[in-house]
Amino acid sequence: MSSQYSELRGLYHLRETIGSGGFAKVKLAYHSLTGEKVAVKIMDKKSLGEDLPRVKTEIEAMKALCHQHICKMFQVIETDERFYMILEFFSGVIIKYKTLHYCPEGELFDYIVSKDRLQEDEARIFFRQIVSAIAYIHNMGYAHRDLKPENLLLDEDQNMKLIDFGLCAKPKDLQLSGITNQTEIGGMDNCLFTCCGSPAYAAPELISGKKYLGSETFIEPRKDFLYISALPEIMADLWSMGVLLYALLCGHLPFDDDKLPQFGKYDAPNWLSEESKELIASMLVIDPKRRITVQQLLNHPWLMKGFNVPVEWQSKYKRCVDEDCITEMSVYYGKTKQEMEQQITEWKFDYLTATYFLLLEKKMNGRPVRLLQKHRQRS
Ligand SMILES: CN(C)C[C@H]1CC[C@H](N2C(=O)NCc3cnc4ccc(-c5cc(Cl)c(O)c(Cl)c5)cc4c32)CC1
Repeated sequence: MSSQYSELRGLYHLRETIGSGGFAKVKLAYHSLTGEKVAVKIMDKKSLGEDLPRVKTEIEAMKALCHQHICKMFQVIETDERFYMILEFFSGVIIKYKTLHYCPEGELFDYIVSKDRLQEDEARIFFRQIVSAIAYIHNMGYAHRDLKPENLLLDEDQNMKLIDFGLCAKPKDLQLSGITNQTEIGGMDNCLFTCCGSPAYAAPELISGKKYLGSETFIEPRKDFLYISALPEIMADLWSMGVLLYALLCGHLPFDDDKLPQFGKYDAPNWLSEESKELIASMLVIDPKRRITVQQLLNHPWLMKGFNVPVEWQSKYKRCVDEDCITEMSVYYGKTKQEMEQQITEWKFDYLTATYFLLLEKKMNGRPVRLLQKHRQRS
């Protein structure tokens, strides 16, 4: 590997590029101390241009969002020229017709859709996981704004993982700072219109070019979560989820060049169940104020069918640290367990944070909780 990624030397062994999109390149790499695979998202500051502030929002979002259906970020490295985001890697296998398909690069989720549609009970499993992730990020005050099959990967246990928060917004900050009390999202209006995700999945209010009122749907600051569910960016995610569910169940998209989202007209295949049609219709509502909220989806009859319990949206990650990992790292770094725990729980998203999370991944996958090479040996 040329010296151009010298900041990673000794920390990660970079391998091939597994994908690129926009101004980011994603490479496979191995974490040197655990041997665990990671995905490294590399963003060049020069080519980011005025999009640089968006990367800061993306990085802050990835630090804050810790959930079983959201790609985990382990470390951030910033140099004068680049940002490196060290991310959870997914080997991406899909059960299809009871055989395993390894998906090479590219969008695993698209593979499912392009090959065939999913049966309702299969689609329900995936869609419950998508609703879980979106309910969590909305509760954390974020909107993803680029929900599409390419940004939903499968891990080796066929669990859905949401990726790419490059277009996410934190509308709650705007709302709390009163910006959204103006007639348009102050400072966000051009961003919203210019950087909404892919047109096929984008809500009509985002692509119609109309300014929409941020505070029209005044939100009663309640104690329970999702009091912000009525913010425009938040509601745009619900539209995209309707497009996603349609794609899962039908194997193609509801809108294309001659069926534009703004008019909300799409063909619901007659073989779709009435319940599926109703659920999709409740998300593909033109008026964002009349669109279903993610809170209403949590215990929606269609999502409960066969499960009889609402979607669990809270994060399953525990905040307390794992004893075995602390012990191994304290021995490795020659510190007491207290010192090690103290340093790790600062969650700086430095190499220590990455080593801790990846050691925990090893433990979760039944591999020995061991760090590979001795610190003193220079590779
Ligand atoms: C914008 N799209 C086109 C870019 C492609 C780039 C390659 C990706 N990819 C595969 O295609 N197959 C294998 C594969 C395995 N593990 C991955 C782990 C994380 C990410 C990831 C996570 C975040 Cl948070 C993020 O922002 C980005 Cl860009 C990528 C991608 C992975 C991946 C899919 C999306």
